[in-house]
Amino acid sequence: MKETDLINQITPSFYRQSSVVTGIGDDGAVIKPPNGHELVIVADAMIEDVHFSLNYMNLSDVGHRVLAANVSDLIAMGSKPLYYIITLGVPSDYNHKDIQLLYDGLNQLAKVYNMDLIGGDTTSSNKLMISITAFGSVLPNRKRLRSQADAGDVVFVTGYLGESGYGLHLLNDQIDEDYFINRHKRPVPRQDFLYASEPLSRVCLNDISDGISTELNEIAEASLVNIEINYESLPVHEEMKKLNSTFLKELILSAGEDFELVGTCSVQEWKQLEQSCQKLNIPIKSIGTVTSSSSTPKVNLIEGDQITLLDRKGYEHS
Ligand SMILES: Nc1ncnc2c1ncn2[C@@H]1O[C@H](COP(=O)(O)OP(=O)(O)OP(=O)(O)O)[C@@H](O)[C@H]1O
Ligand SMILES: Cc1ncc(C[n+]2csc(CCOP(=O)(O)O)c2C)c(N)n1
Ligand SMILES: [Mg+2]
Ligand SMILES: [Mg+2]
Ligand SMILES: [Mg+2]
Repeated sequence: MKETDLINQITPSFYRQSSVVTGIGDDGAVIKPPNGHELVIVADAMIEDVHFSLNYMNLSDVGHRVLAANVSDLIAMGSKPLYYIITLGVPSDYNHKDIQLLYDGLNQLAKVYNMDLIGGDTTSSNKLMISITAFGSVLPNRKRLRSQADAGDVVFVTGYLGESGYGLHLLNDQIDEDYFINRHKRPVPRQDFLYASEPLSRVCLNDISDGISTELNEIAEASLVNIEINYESLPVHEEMKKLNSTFLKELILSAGEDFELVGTCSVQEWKQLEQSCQKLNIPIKSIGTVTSSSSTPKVNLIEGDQITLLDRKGYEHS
């Protein structure tokens, strides 16, 4: 498929955000930065056979999923999603229909978050590669940084852990279990958490892409604190509790790609957060506490009367 045809095909006929001055069609996009807000910029790419396989995913799923990964980072920074840019590497045998499917998936999710596609770049490549850069806005005192955890804080997590990893396992074994497979193919980042946490003066936040073991270590290192997690408190879907315990533990701690949120806040503000999440139907659970660290920050996992060091066991590209 020719590059110009592709660009014509995907150019939107309107923009949802009035701050888009010039969108697709010139050498670059022009944005009027939102008044009084700061701009948050994130990037995440997905590559065929690294992040997804076309054996079990259609191109619309792929579009949805890669934008979801970026939206999840915007939300984890406390910012409202606004715009995104796509860099595509497309195999030469892709046709109009293939590209349309991919952009249908992107558009479906973009619509949910009121986001605009404002530009991109197209190249040929052996495997499908989609790289997104996404932009969001945040009030300066509502940024939710990994470095904001304090000793005494409650550690919380939204949703249930390991569902995407379990979905991937079921897909590889060709077992139909729509709920978990859908959690893998079509994750929906928790935009409502922005509203639920809006009144809180301080929230430390990270999203779960690599696995909670990695995400918690990132928080501990950025905030120079220790974190203690109760294994039994980690939220798990009833159906998954039947799994072999070693496999389950691996899914919960390391599988990642749930695009749920993990973070910390003060004990006082936790009560408020729990209530607003309940009102907005966001499952949220306290899973541990933050303690002060006098040496190298670490994460401890408490299981019964056993305490073990929880290393970064999440996904790492080699
Ligand atoms: N190749 C790169 N060049 C420059 N900065 C990078 C590169 N890769 C990652 N970063 C930066 O490193 C930081 C952490 O990125 P990382 O990708 O680990 O976070 P994440 O997107 O939350 O995790 P995940 O990729 O698992 O979703 C971010 O500030 C990111 O912009
Ligand atoms: C076909 C296939 N094989 C393996 C996986 C698992 N996987 C790939 S990347 C990643 C972490 C996040 O990536 P990044 O850090 O690049 O954002 C995980 C858990 C998958 N989704 N599909
Ligand atoms: Mg990343
Ligand atoms: Mg992240
Ligand atoms: Mg990410």
